[in-house]
Amino acid sequence: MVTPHIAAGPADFAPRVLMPGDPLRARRIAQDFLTDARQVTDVRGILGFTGTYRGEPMSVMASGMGAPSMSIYATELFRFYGVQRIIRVGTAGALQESLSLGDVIVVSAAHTDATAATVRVPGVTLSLAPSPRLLVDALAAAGDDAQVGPVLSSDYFYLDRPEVIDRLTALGTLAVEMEAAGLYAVAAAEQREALTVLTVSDHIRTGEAMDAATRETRYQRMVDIAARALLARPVG
Ligand SMILES: O=P(O)(O)O[C@H]1O[C@H](CO)[C@@H](O)[C@H]1O
Ligand SMILES: O=c1cc[nH]c(=O)[nH]1
Repeated sequence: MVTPHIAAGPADFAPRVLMPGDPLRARRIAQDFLTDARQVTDVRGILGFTGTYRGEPMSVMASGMGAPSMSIYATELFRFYGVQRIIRVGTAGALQESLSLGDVIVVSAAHTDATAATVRVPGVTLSLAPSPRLLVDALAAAGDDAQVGPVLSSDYFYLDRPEVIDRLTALGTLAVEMEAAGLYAVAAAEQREALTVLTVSDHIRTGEAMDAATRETRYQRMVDIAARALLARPVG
């Protein structure tokens, strides 16, 4: 089986997939977390790997950046490769003072300025939310080690909108990132399960930021929570 964007055999992906934005983070996660990981696709440099985690098949594949890229890869994995469950493991810019660099967020809802919430049902703005069971399983895996709440999935990394950020912060939005809404919309359309778990890499209020190398490597707690949530229930 080959789709326009994934060159892998029909059985090359596990039903459970961890999905960072960054292909290099995908390779590091595969090396650090999976046993006997092998690369299964590299089209456009978007790397995918399959191995086992705690004895169960598991894959890691990058989504690239932004809702359009995430939508392509999540759709192809769900529709053509038998994937049942995807957890995005990404980085985010924190909005709330209660968050510090390195903190983990479990994303219970995704506000968005993208079309993901409005394009599928004319006249209706969809609520973009994770699979309730995956959310429960991730919170159980996280214990007190994560905050849970809504984020903004934005189409823009560089867009100065202080009034928008202020209003979202006042509404309790925890952070800004770019793919959770796209993933949740595709999972709903394909009737599959999805969740997003994030690590705070920047603080929008204080200006603190991890460098690129730290963003690529500081994912241990987030991936541990996500991998355990992926395994918590049988698939299919
Ligand atoms: O670190 P990842 O998972 O790519 O996530 C965040 O980082 C990218 C922007 O630098 C966007 O993809 C955003 O969502
Ligand atoms: O500020 C940030 C940090 C990570 N990802 C984003 O989209 N924004």
